[in-house]
Amino acid sequence: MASVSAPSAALAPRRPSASAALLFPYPYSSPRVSPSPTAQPRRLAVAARAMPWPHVLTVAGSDSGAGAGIQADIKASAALGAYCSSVITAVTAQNTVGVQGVHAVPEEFVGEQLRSVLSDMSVDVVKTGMLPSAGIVKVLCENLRKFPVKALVVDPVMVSTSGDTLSGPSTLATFRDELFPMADIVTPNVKEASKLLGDVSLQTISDMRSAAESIYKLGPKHVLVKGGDMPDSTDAIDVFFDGKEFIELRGLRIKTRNTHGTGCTLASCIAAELAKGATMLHAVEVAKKFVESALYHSKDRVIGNGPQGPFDHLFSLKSPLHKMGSLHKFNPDDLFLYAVTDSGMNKKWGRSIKDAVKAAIEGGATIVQLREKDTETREFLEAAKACVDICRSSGVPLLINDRIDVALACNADGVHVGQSDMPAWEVRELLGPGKIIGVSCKTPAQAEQAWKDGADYIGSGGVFPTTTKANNPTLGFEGLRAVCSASKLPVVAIGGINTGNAGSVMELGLPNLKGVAVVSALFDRECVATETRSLRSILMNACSRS
Ligand SMILES: Cc1ncc(COP(=O)(O)OP(=O)(O)O)c(N)n1
Ligand SMILES: Cc1nc(C(=O)O)sc1CCOP(=O)(O)O
Ligand SMILES: [Mg+2]
Repeated sequence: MASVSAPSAALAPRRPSASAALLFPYPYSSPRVSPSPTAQPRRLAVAARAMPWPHVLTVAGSDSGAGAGIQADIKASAALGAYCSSVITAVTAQNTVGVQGVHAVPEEFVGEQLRSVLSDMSVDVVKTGMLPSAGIVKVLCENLRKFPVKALVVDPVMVSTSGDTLSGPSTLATFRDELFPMADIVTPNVKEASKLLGDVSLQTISDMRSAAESIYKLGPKHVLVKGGDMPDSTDAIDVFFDGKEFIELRGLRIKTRNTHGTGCTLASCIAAELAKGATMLHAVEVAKKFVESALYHSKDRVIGNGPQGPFDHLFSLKSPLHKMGSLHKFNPDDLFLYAVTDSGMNKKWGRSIKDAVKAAIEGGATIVQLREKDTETREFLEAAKACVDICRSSGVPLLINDRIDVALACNADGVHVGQSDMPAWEVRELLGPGKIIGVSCKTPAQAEQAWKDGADYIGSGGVFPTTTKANNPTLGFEGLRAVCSASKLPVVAIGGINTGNAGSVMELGLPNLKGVAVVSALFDRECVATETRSLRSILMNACSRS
């Protein structure tokens, strides 16, 4: 190698870091030694080894509306950080109304595309979508035997979400006999599972389990039967089977017309995660959360006049704050014993926020809110982070009062806001679908608005006079009854509640009333754990009586 004497400091060219040199080998390599033509390929090979790029190859049809098919696969893989090459099996003319035409690519040319990609590019995972003929399935299987990959994800696309046929019955047998035995996972929805098994009726979760087991017997290593289309289900429940264990994966059912391409997207996300090295179950869980988040973020978008629109795979570019992996399903029963901290009271009794929260959980609090009105932001955030850890390890949700910024920074489970705080719909925009949002409501109209704004629960009070919150109007039992009766959301009662009167609140048996929220009766006391324990036992007795 040519030796280069060091230039003086003033004249020294700025040297890039080693990793930059590998990424951009020509302009940034040593300016004094120009690479010989024969050196160039070696430098490129080094760069490729240093920066592996998880690679999914999708073998599927093109959707001119770009909501499903190849277009969805490329967007989904890219969103999860994988490179996606594409072998096109058919060109479809479709939009939000339905499929107007299908033009299958000749199987020889599908074979040529497969050879081009598989012989040159290092593909980790192959994902299949629309395979319009038995001949194309056979060509694919031949190429997979010739060019083995880490994993094969098969989305057995047969009928589009609009009800149009995309693979005929002749293809079914080839799916079952040739493709499934090579697959690491097959991901039918209930309609596809039924077709694969000779039109069996699938109505219940137990039917989905039986279907998963029967499809497993056709040879794939894992099966995911997707229950999104099951009638009368409030959750989107999928059944995963690995040959030994059935796992029910529950997700939020997002109300939207924009569901075109969910199947393609889910399978591509599984493929992308596998390409990145995930285990199968983890890949499926990430994929499900991704689809849920994408549907949520696109639920009100409008493209086209038909009944089923596409959704936005690249939502995270616009809403980077939403932590996709932290979807938390709110359980209204968590409102039973709601402990709300108070910085003044903690200071008075010489305890940290963290110790106060620990003690409340020890005594049986079922949800905690940090209501720190006069703690400095930095100190509050530090304490909130510690409380998140404590609450997570006990399975108790932790909410932050008023401060959306602190809730985001500490990744709390949600926030509680009042009528003069940020409106709940704006909070929802910022926090995304997976966080809990509570809103204080003193009237039925406010309760109605909280529901429209996407809140999860309402806090209603003051049931009794309180000194904890200045100038707080007292609603009494009748005011609370009016709000509870009108509310479409679960309610927690607040204001002046203590061990002496909590029983009488719960014994009212009001509709939607799930529990009580308490500040001073827990935290303006010497022993927080003892007070919480007594209150819990009073609430339990009251509930067993009413
Ligand atoms: C559970 C619960 N309910 C009501 C409130 C009051 O919230 P808000 O009206 O915003 O008043 P402040 O707590 O911010 O003073 C609450 N915090 N929690
Ligand atoms: C924070 C708060 N909100 C109220 C409402 O009516 O919305 S009453 C209240 C204070 C509750 O404290 P304590 O349990 O000490 O009475
Ligand atoms: Mg507030």
